Amino acid sequence: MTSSSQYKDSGRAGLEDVDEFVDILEERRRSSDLGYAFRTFNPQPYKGAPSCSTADLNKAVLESQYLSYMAKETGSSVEEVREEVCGILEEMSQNLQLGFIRMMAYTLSKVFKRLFTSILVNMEGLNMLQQAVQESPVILMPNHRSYMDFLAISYILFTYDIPVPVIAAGIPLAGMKMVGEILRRSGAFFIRRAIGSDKLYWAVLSEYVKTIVRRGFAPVEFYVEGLRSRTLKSLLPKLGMMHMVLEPFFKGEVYDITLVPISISYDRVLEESLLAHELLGVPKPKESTTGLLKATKVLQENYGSMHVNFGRPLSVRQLCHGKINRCQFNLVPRDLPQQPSAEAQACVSWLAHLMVRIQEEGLLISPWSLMACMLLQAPTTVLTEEGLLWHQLTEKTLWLRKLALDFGARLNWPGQVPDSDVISSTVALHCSVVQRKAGRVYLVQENEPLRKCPISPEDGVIRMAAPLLMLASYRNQSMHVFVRPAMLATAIRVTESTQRDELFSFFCFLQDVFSNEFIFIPGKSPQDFEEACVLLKKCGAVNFSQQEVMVLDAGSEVLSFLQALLQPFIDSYQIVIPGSVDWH
Ligand SMILES: CCCCCCCCCCCCCCCC(=O)SCCNC(=O)CCNC(=O)[C@H](O)C(C)(C)COP(=O)(O)OP(=O)(O)OC[C@H]1O[C@@H](n2cnc3c(N)ncnc32)[C@H](O)[C@@H]1OP(=O)(O)O
Ligand SMILES: O=C(CO)COP(=O)(O)O
Repeated sequence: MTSSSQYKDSGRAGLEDVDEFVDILEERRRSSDLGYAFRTFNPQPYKGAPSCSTADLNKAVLESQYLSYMAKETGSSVEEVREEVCGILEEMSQNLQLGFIRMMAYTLSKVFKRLFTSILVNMEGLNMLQQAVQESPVILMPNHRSYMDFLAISYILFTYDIPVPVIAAGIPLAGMKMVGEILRRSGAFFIRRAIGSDKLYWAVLSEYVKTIVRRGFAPVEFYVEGLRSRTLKSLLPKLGMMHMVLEPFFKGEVYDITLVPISISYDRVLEESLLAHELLGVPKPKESTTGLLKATKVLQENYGSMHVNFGRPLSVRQLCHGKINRCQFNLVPRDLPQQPSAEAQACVSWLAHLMVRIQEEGLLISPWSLMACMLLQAPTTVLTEEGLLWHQLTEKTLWLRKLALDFGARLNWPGQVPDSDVISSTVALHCSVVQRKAGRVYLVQENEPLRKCPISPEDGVIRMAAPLLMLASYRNQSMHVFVRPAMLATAIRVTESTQRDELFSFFCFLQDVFSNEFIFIPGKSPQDFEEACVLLKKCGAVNFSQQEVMVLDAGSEVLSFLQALLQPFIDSYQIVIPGSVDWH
């Protein structure tokens, strides 16, 4: 796979490398949480950058040249602009304080130990991050699946004496009574969700972010996907923040910037049911402190393990070499607000997509995700009425494990436990979605609809739909592993051709169709196609030459599985956009 070579080959055939991942809760279960929260915290910041108080940071933004240009542009007086900017900064600014970090460290120790069996962190990545924060401004870029993501990252950094980040947070979190303020004092800065054409707001936010990057007193963390993915599939990156964090490098204000992709994988996502109901149209509960208190019932459940994989720190200077001509930024005053050039936009978009791809490659695929792929290929009536035979599910899951390993996936499959135990405990963990009864596995049907309104005919559908959507979301956790070969398998079936160029053009058509569905790095279709050919060859499904891709007899099982995996996506697109392609 494209950049998975960045990870050391563990020699354990892709099964979880227990040496690489360390459970940070282990120590927490052995020693005092209070002692942990109050221990010495003395991280080495970027080139010894002095800490920067909230007031200093806001003052720097307020006095920036950038904002006086805004006064000219909007035709308002400097005083009026200043007043408006002060208001925006008051709403936006973080107020990171060590005392609050300690309080959160104590509270989260209790919470994490209740929720998770383990929080596993790759030490190699963390060591590289520790080094990187001293060398240049660091941008932490995790994938976003749960509210647990940002809590866990700050917690890990605090545990390992790395500067805790300031984090771009959606403004609704600021409105939570007390909690909003605690988050602000734990490093959150709040940004409006849809900024639209509010030029002054863009200018203040951008100056705020750039000032943090230039001063480098804390890593900046932001969620390039913009929100928690409801489908557990990566979302297309948003480009606003990405532009802002990169600009100090483009304009030569810093020598380099380091991007750190972080891949967070959950055995079981806390919000699984809420997210599935949102997909069904139930509105998202408003962020509120009472809502948070009500949600404490999640503390009674087990969510298995979470893996946090810190990717190799990437130098923007190296990544952008040959991609952007930075001289263009010397032609106008640095502080003058400018529309980014087409070249800069393309470069930022490419980098954002690359980061999301690297996040995907760093994910650990759970046994449950593989089981979900298999369960969803059974007819719904089998899942709801007859039940799928346990031994069939076991066999199919083990077959898929081999295929996933052939495709270079990193699996979270404990090597030291018998396979049958892994599968049993996985089903037990996901008893909200499937249940095992008399040697068969059934989809759980909810007893009560989530909505507290009168029973309607839709409720029957929702009872089955929510667990099915959860299953689909868990399947999606591994879609990035299979999607390229699955598109080639579909191209082989639809075109009925062996000619490489015909298959390639259908493959590109599919990439176009699914450009909002899966992450494809712009301009990399030939490499994606090549990767698909290589992977199908590796698992013995095809052979290929310069001109042809030939299906092998032994390949039919793999090809049918992959075609069936992509089919629900094709079906839904066909319902929305009925077209002339005969897919069958
Ligand atoms: C020890 C233990 C401690 C524990 C301690 C705990 C810590 C606890 C902390 C809590 C922390 C919570 C953390 C929550 C996590 C989230 O809340 S995630 C959600 C918030 N974060 C993000 O969304 C980040 C990513 N989002 C973005 O980058 C978005 O672009 C922005 C900046 C939010 C803007 O969004 P938007 O308005 O929807 O805009 P977007 O679609 O990106 O762009 C609109 C247009 O404006 C254009 N544009 C871009 N830049 C500009 C510009 N400067 N000027 C004008 N136009 C521009 C774009 O190019 C785009 O144009 P088109 O391409 O549409 O033509
Ligand atoms: O991402 C967010 C905070 O984590 C807020 O956005 P969503 O609640 O829409 O995911």
